[in-house]
Amino acid sequence: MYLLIPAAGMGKRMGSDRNKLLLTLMGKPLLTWTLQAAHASQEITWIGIIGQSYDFPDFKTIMAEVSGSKPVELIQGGETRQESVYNGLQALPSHAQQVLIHDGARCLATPLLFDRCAKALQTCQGLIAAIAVKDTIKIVDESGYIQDTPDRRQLWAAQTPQGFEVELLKHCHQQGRTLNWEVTDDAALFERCQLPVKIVEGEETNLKVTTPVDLAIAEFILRQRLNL
Ligand SMILES: Nc1ccn([C@@H]2O[C@H](COP(=O)(O)OP(=O)(O)OP(=O)(O)O)[C@@H](O)[C@H]2O)c(=O)n1
Ligand SMILES: C[C@](O)(CO)[C@H](O)COP(=O)(O)O
Repeated sequence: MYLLIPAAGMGKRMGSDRNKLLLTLMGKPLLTWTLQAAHASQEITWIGIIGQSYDFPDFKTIMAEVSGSKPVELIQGGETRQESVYNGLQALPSHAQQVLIHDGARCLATPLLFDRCAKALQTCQGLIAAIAVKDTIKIVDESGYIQDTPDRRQLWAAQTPQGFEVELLKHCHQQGRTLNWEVTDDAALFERCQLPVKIVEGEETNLKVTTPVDLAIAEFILRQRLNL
């Protein structure tokens, strides 16, 4: 299974002065943890890391430090996550039929989650890891008043990995560019093209490190996991 890791962001919500994936968690860059999990997956055979060229020297150091026998390629990122994934898709080897896409910022995803998604992709055209929403969610209008309380049983929080047949996802990205769709994940492009996307059980600990508090929570989870 081919894996693309979007890692070309800035981390504005983190408020750091550089790519948040280079910030450290228990002494190692966030991207190191993500890459380690990808290497430990039994199903992943090829890894593409999508980054900005100014981060490539640091990414190369990380790639050299994380042991693993899988080929790892660096791919030039874009202005948005959507553009970065588009670039990643163009850089896949021509014979790649299916691909998983996993945010570098979800650095606590386990190898088992990669494997579960890779196996599930043998039975569908598109999928995402997701978890059932625990909160009661309100739909609120522009004046700050609640308009609706959707049935929580139908609400799932999207995660990555997200997996797709390569040719279909390329087509959806092309449609997105032609029609100026702006989306925050790849499943949304599939949905807009009326293609089916299956839910695969995600992991509660598979948080996306977005703000400083996420980094503190990630450290707590990792300490528990490593018995430290
Ligand atoms: N132009 C971009 C923007 C984001 N990403 C990646 O997409 C993932 C999810 O994005 P997000 O958490 O929003 O990361 P940032 O864009 O870095 O954060 P922010 O939105 O706070 O600036 C991250 O692994 C990020 O590196 C990317 O590859 N290319
Ligand atoms: C793809 C994603 O990680 C799914 O949760 C997410 O949508 C990335 O972008 P966001 O803008 O931080 O939601």
